[in-house]
Amino acid sequence: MALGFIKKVFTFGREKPAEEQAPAEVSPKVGAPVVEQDAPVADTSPAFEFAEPSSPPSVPSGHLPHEGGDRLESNAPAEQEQQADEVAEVLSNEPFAVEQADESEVVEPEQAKSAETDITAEGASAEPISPLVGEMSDRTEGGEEVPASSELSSRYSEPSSENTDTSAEAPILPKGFSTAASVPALAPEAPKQKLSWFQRLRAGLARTSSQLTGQIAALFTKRKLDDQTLQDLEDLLIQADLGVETAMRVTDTLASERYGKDVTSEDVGRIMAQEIAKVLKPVAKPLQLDLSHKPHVILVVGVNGTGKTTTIGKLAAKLSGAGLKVMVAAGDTFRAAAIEQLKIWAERTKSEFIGTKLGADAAGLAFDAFQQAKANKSDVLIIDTAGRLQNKAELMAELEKIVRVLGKLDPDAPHTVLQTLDATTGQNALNQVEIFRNIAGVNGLIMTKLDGTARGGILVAISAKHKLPVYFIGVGEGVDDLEPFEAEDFANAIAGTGAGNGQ
Ligand SMILES: Nc1nc2c(ncn2[C@@H]2O[C@H](COP(=O)(O)OP(=O)(O)OP(=O)(O)O)[C@@H](O)[C@H]2O)c(=O)[nH]1
Repeated sequence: MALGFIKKVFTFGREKPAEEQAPAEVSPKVGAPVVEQDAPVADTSPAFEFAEPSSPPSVPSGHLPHEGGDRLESNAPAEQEQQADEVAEVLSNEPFAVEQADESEVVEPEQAKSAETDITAEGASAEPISPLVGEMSDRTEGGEEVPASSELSSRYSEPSSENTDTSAEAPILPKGFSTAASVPALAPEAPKQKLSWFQRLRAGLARTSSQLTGQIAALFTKRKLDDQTLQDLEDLLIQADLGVETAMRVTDTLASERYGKDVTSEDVGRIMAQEIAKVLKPVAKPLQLDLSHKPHVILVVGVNGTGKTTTIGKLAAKLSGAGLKVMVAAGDTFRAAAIEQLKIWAERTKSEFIGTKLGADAAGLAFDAFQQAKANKSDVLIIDTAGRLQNKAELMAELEKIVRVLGKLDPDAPHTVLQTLDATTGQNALNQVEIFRNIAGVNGLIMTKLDGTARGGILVAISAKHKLPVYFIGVGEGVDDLEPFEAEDFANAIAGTGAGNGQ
């Protein structure tokens, strides 16, 4: 990004890439081949907003990326060393249990590295955390060997020419992001896709919608609208996970328009779409990036398997494809496959990758990632985390520590705390938001797996209850299966009405 730019808002066209890319599968399997992408994903969607820096970020001079395991260059500025020391002190003083890798899982123990600013957690071994950039240990998970990826270290140390110099012109951000201030930029025209986004959304929510509309049709066959019908409708909407508040909004509006009269399922569908859209509109927002932070730090949290890593890959693809310099950090140090999976996504999306060994302190990794991203002048740093809700105390301690440690380098960091929610979990997702909001200060949501679920209505209940921004929704495992959240489209797709906004 050009330095010294005034803050601008970029809005993005809704056009899709020229050719719909077949979703390339990223195997979470250890050692799975990297799926190469010929070019950055050219998603020109406009759901990102970002602020450009008004002044160059303060990047510590002489601070170079780690390479090969040297944790910090010896000529790191005193201030930075002091910060690292402070963090080391915080971490060593805090009660915090780090999940240690089972020794049996280690094939080749990590070499001890210069531990000048190594941060170790209480209860952990005195091993350095060693967030080796692009260099993961050879380890096993379930007996399967994780290949080392030292080839990435050179890419990390010497930032690739791709996506590194964005100073010439402001990037056209993908749909779903925006800047803090407002200068709309037109997205380039792109040919139409075979399937519009709304068609894909509707297909994804077909089970949710058909179940609901089928029941509504049965309820309103030759019946005038009376109290019993209204009560039945309310029950039906609650069962569809829409939540009590939205169910009552629908029945109240329907009653005010049609009480004592004949009602068709189309009437109900129209009112349902209208009331759901009213609930969703306030939360359907673009993810605002403030690039004056350089990097804007996005911490991604959520329960295991809700799609954190995949979503990070999809976000990185959008941002990297728009010309931003992106770094992803494998802060889920609990699962080797999660680290490997993120590394593959980084390669696919031409993002920089920073990882550490299995069982290492995630907060230490987050701290080092932030330092690296600053030194490398990354625009955005996205940090993955573990989501072991079954061990809530440890998870809470780990996430709190990550947030605290990032704050040492920038009091405003993490600038965005995104939670991923799996639509198929239904009502449970409501509690998950409650928990992660308290633990990590979640300030935005992404709902995944809206393809093929009958429980998509839960997003409406979550929006009504938590009122947190919903930035994107995931409708598949492919790199382009993440779209900005559009209130009316979503409402229509659930209610089985409308034709979308033509996207
Ligand atoms: N159908 C579908 N699958 C998805 C979507 N997003 C993610 N997945 C799949 O869900 C599974 C779990 O996704 P991950 O990204 O590994 O989830 P995670 O939260 O990082 O999981 P942990 O690493 O265990 O914490 C993977 O098989 C993904 O491909 C989506 O929108 N739709």
